[in-house]
Amino acid sequence: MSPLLTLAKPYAGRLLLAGLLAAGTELAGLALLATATWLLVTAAGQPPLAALTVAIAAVRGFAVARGTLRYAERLTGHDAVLRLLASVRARIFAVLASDRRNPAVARYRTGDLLSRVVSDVEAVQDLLLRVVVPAAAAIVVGVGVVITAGVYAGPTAPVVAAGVLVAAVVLPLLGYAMVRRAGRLVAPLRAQVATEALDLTHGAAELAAAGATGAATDQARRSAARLATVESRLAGVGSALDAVGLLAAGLTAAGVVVVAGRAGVDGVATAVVAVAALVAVEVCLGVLAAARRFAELREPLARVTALLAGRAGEVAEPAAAGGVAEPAAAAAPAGPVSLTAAGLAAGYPGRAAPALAGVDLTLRPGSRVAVVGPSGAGKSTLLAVLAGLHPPAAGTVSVDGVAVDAYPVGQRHRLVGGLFAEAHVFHATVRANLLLGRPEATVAELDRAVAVAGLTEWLARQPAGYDTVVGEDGAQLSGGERQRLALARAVLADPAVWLLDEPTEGLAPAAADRVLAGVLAAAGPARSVVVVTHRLPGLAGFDEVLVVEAGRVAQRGRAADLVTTPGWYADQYAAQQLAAAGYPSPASP
Ligand SMILES: Nc1ncnc2c1ncn2[C@@H]1O[C@H](COP(=O)(O)OP(=O)(O)OP(=O)(O)O)[C@@H](O)[C@H]1O
Repeated sequence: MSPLLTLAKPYAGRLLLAGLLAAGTELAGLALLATATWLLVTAAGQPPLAALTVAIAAVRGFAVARGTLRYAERLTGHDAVLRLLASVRARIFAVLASDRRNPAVARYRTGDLLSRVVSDVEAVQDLLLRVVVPAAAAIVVGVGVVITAGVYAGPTAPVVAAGVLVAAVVLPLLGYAMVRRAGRLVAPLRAQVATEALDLTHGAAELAAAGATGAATDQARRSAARLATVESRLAGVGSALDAVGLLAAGLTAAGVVVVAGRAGVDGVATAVVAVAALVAVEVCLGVLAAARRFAELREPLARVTALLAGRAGEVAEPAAAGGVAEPAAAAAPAGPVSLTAAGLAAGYPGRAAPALAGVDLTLRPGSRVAVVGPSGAGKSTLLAVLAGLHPPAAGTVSVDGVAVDAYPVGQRHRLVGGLFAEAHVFHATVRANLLLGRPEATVAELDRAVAVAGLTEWLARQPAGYDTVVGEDGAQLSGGERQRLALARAVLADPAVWLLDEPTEGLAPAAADRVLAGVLAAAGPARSVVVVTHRLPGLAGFDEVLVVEAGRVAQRGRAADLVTTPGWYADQYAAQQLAAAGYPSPASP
């Protein structure tokens, strides 16, 4: 929790004030009821009106104070918390943008990134406004009433203390344990229901085609029913705890009356302490609600803390003294660069065999390298490692002799970038999707990138042109159009080293060759280009072709030599030539 505390430090004063105001509100409410009780009981004895005027004024004063204090507390608390949230969000954004290798960040690189981070950050708001402030106020009130009871009706103090203890300690501990247990039971069920719902909607066409819609719907219904049963059982236990809390409040008040009666405490004091005890225990039940909420918040808070502990310092502020030493940031070279990868290895969690092992590669300005190989060989992994999107298990990637990591995060995309597997197309306009790589690009540069990617005709057909919204994940585009839009974005970004993962996927062979030739021409002599491709004809102009099989470079050389060397390349080349000539081929890419 320490990074959170560090961020909260500037707002500690406001938060403390909010806590005091919350306690003041509860105390004013309590004093209101206690004074009103005193007034009623005393008035029953028909004293002169003058004896009651102070109490009557006090009742009005406490009523007004309660409302005013509540307003001030909400204002101060929300002001502090919203300011803190802004800092937390800025820091988390910086971590996400800067530190793809942090395991806590890597977990977030999935489709639910946005919703997960947004709801996790809200947990910080809830922690302060719904846990810390109300719990602190409740405890102040509880302790205050026990002390007051001790002063004005001594023998009743232990009874009030017992009620407060049950409401502020025993029940919250039970509530906390219950919610933790519920979380362990419910979370996997909820995840299952969510996955099945998603499968039913996203996979509706496939399920219908396979005649499996009925079975999948039944399964989802069964999971939802199981979840509902578990949730209603847990809700029952929760309501029982609430009932016990209310019972404790009533019993405390009754206990006060009995004990005070036996000890001969004055009737007015008894009534006032009994009502005060009733209210104090009810206020202390706020700790039960806070404990439940805290139990729910623990996991999101742990995720936020893990994220905040990332390397945000790299971009947000200088690394704190005593923190992990970052390599000194070298200024990224502006012109052509050489990239060297040595002994690269990489793997994935839960996969025993390495996805990549012992890969060496040198790219000079103007180099053209193709990476080919069977499906699942590790080609995309190689590109992801070169781009710093996937952490290498071993080996180094350096640009102009300096480890890529040593360049400032904000400049790395200018050095190495491109088009990666399953490139995401954002639910935004074509223009916004393209400008992502280079926000300052001119319309002429946009036009050029679109032309290189072979999208000009498609764009001309869109009535809104660059303002066409492409739909969620490019849903309003065909697979080939989506790929070309992502390619145009990569071309526009124009890093020093272009890494392109199947840039012409989804295109007919002739169009694929044309687009690839255009891309290579656009890269020019200053840029080096690495292309992952399944199309072997058309690689004659490349300086080097790497044949990757099972994570290792099985063959490398110029395409003309590989064609005549026995191996995967020669076999595959022959198969593709036959297929192009119209002969069916048993080999698959
Ligand atoms: N996120 C992941 N988690 C676990 N294993 C993965 C993951 N991504 C890839 N792999 C595995 O790593 C190996 C290499 O995958 P990679 O995507 O690099 O292959 P590829 O040569 O690009 O394949 P393709 O040509 O089909 O795109 C494969 O066996 C794949 O199953």
